[in-house]
Amino acid sequence: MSDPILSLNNVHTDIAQYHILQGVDLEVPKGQVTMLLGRNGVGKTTTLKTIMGQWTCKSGEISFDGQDMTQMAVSARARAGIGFVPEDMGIFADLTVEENMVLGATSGPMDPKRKEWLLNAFPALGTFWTSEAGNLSGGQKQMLSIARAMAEDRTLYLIDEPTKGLAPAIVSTMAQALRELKAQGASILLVEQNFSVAKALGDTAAVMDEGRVIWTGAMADLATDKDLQERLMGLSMEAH
Ligand SMILES: Nc1ncnc2c1ncn2[C@@H]1O[C@H](COP(=O)(O)OP(=O)(O)OP(=O)(O)O)[C@@H](O)[C@H]1O
Repeated sequence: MSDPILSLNNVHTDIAQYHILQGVDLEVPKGQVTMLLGRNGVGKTTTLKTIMGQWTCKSGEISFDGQDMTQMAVSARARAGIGFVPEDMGIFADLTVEENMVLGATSGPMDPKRKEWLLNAFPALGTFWTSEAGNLSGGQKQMLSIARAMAEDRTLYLIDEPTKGLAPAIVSTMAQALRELKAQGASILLVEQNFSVAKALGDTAAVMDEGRVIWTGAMADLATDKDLQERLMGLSMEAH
């Protein structure tokens, strides 16, 4: 395997007095989709926020594309090529869809080809291009949040539960856009509770429990092994 695009080595993160990440080891292979899985509250979102620098890593190392970024500021991580789609979407309700998208393209005006691709992938954004983002439906806001992170080419995308609460038709739109992003060469670390999406998109999987990664392997192996799912996550993923 080629060098991973992202590696976490024994990463610990505290939130207030709580020791949330307790030695996370994780590798995200280049050009693949890695699913970060596990029960509620095991530290998946905290892992993404620690990679992005929104929570400070207390000890351990994070390296991105061969560069140690453990102590880097959030803005420097974004400039280095990491896009983050948080679970709460983080879009600006008072700004238009277009203005939100412009904010996503941090290095200058959006590339017209990129914009065309995104509006093809998420047609609703074109329809509401000049409307305030606050007026969009929940699913449309989620599409905007993802499209904004994709507004310019990034090496690695960290995406937290993009399909949560979405209608099936929008889930498949979202999954298709992520597939296209991967086809363009991006690497993706995706937290996803929807089993069929995880199975359809994931190349590799990392399962967390109690602030650590307890299993890594091929997504296909996890998807076909109900006993393993039961052991790692306490329930069959097929039930989702
Ligand atoms: N701001 C915070 N203050 C205090 N505790 C927090 C905070 N954010 C997260 N935690 C705690 O950290 C632990 C891990 O939370 P995290 O959101 O990373 O889990 P998760 O695996 O993403 O869960 P879920 O699948 O439910 O989204 C939980 O026990 C949670 O209560």
